[in-house]
Amino acid sequence: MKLKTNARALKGTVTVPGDKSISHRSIMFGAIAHGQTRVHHILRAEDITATIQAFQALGVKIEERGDMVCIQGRGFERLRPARKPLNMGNSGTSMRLMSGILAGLPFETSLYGDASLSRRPMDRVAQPLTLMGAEIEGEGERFLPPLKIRGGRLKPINYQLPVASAQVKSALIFAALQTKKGQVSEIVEKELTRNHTEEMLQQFGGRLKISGKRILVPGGQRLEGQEITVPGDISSAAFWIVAALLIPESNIQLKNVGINQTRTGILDVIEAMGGQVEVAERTELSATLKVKYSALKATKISAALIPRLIDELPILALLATQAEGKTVITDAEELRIKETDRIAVVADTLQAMGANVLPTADGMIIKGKTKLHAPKKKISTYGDHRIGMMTAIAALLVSEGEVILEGSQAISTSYPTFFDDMETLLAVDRKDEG
Ligand SMILES: O=C(O)C1=C[C@@H](OP(=O)(O)O)[C@@H](O)[C@H](O)C1
Ligand SMILES: C=C(OP(=O)(O)O)C(=O)O
Repeated sequence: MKLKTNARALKGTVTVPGDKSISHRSIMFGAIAHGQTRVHHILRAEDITATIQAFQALGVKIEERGDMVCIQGRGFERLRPARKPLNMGNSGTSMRLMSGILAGLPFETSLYGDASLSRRPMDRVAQPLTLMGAEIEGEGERFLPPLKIRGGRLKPINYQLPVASAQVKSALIFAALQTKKGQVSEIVEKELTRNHTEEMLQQFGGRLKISGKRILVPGGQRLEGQEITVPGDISSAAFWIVAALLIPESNIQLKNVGINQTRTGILDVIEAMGGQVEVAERTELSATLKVKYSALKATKISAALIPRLIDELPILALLATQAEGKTVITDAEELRIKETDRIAVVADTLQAMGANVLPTADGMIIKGKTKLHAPKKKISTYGDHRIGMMTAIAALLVSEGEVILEGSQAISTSYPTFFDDMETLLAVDRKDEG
């Protein structure tokens, strides 16, 4: 598709779609709880559809009613074998979290995904789940999908995570819940990662103990269905935050954005760079973010901050190309095993548009500010939604020539209404032109 270029001010208000991580988990907790769960403002996107269809295949009744989804929970004990292999599409979260649930179920399930997911390592969940007693097959040493999981009686685990991953932590929490009453699993994180599984477990009436990076999960718990409202996804809001910071005279409001502490690393980075983002109308879960065009300076992004903004690193790399000085991102080697190798692909894409981005083993060094120009060739999403959205925002900064994006369909993975929201925020622009 031909991307919009040479944008003038972004103005107005947008409510971003529901949080992807919380949407996945609301389906999963709804399915393993007893009784009905109703989920409001759930994300309508391909990754969530994969999770919904997987549980339907395991015998769970899930109905979509407008912007609400209704789940008739069956408890772990009444989930039944799927007739066919489960298609996890592009979604790492679906495959890894489902593995933790399937590890305790007394039957065999096969899981597969698209070309991108088929390259992503599943050993990080397969190893600890095998220690707990599941039988898991994958391809090669890294357990690439397709996976075969034969679940059974699980033993509790005492496990130090070798990687900072909320997906692995969550899979182990789901598995730990299926050990016997009286047994306790201990999971120790490498770095604090998003804590939605821990929060939602408690919301569904479950118990766990958290002290710093250590989590104790008792087995044999019974969960009860709940009414859930999903806040907007800060990882989706990130694209508009960056666009408004970079385009002169912009002034926008993003309503109902989730501000869970484990997810707001982007706001800390922007503050350090001198960007103007006001957090207003704050409730326990969400806030309105008011963002204005700002002059920016370079910063460092590393260590404990990385898991708090892991999915925002592509769009933050674009932000850094427009900041004065050298931005250094380190400790982000996890980016290499996302939907694409996001270190390589971000560097290639931004370089093709004239930015000074040097990929390193575990991050990037970005020198700003550089004027972006149209790339000489068509540019690709490489099948990665976040790369597609980053490219679409970068194109807004290009003043001459065309930017053609191939594979824009990938954006539906997490944000099918992305271009509609872009239209809304650029509406003032269009009126001027007309
Ligand atoms: O638990 C989750 O919902 C997610 C965790 C992160 O992955 P890792 O656990 O692999 O870091 C993140 O990148 C992904 O988009 C969603
Ligand atoms: C990495 C992502 O998702 P997943 O791991 O679920 O594919 C993402 O949304 O950027």
